[in-house]
Amino acid sequence: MSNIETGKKAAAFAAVNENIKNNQKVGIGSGSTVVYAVQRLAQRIKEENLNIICIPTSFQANQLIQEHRLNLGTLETCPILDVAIDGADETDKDLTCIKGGGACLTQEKIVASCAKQLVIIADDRKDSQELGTNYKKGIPIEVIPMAYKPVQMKIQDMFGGEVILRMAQQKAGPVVTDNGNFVLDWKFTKPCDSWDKCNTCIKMIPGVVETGLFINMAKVAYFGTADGKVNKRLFNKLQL
Ligand SMILES: O=C(CO)[C@H](O)[C@H](O)COP(=O)(O)O
Repeated sequence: MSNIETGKKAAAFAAVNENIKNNQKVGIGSGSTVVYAVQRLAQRIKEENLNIICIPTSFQANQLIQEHRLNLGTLETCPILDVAIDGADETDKDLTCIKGGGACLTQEKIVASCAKQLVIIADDRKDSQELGTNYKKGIPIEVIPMAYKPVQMKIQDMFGGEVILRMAQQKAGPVVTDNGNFVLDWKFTKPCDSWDKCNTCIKMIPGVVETGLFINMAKVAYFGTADGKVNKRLFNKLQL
């Protein structure tokens, strides 16, 4: 296993060990780190005979839940979740996260918003003081397809930087999300003084569905290192 995978696995296992209790409803995030979390969750459910309902944030998460034969729920049947466990592309000192590298940001944010706590799991490359330090792909923004061009232009005009339509790797054309939308990646040139204000401005643009900025949402983050150790960081910003 590579150093990075060792870090992801250590973070995911620690998060599941410390945050999952019997009879919980658990949001299951998306991405490669969450795969380890579901593995550990399945082990614990079997060994400890836990009763857990899992609510997916994507097609991938839905498949993971089913592959491990876990109880699958929806927000319709379980609108309030005890915890959501998810990866991140980058987090800053306040645990503000960039998410959506896997284009699942909208469902991830909906599920996280329904959870009493959002637990972030990642390898320690994702642990930055400031967004944009280590992750250079920008902030994902899910848009209604017909609006992608005007949204692209408006964000560039308002905030500068470059806004790129995310293209698919194995298909000619753009990435299409689980909701049938496109994804723009905003490569900002300098971090915003207030990500909160910036997020609100972007969300006001007609055609924007959601942004990959997760602000004041994560309560704790687990960062795994290459030697399998885990650094845990708690959300400690004053809630206004
Ligand atoms: O937001 C996400 C998907 O939309 C992922 O959680 C994020 O991209 C991190 O993925 P990985 O665990 O593969 O590094």
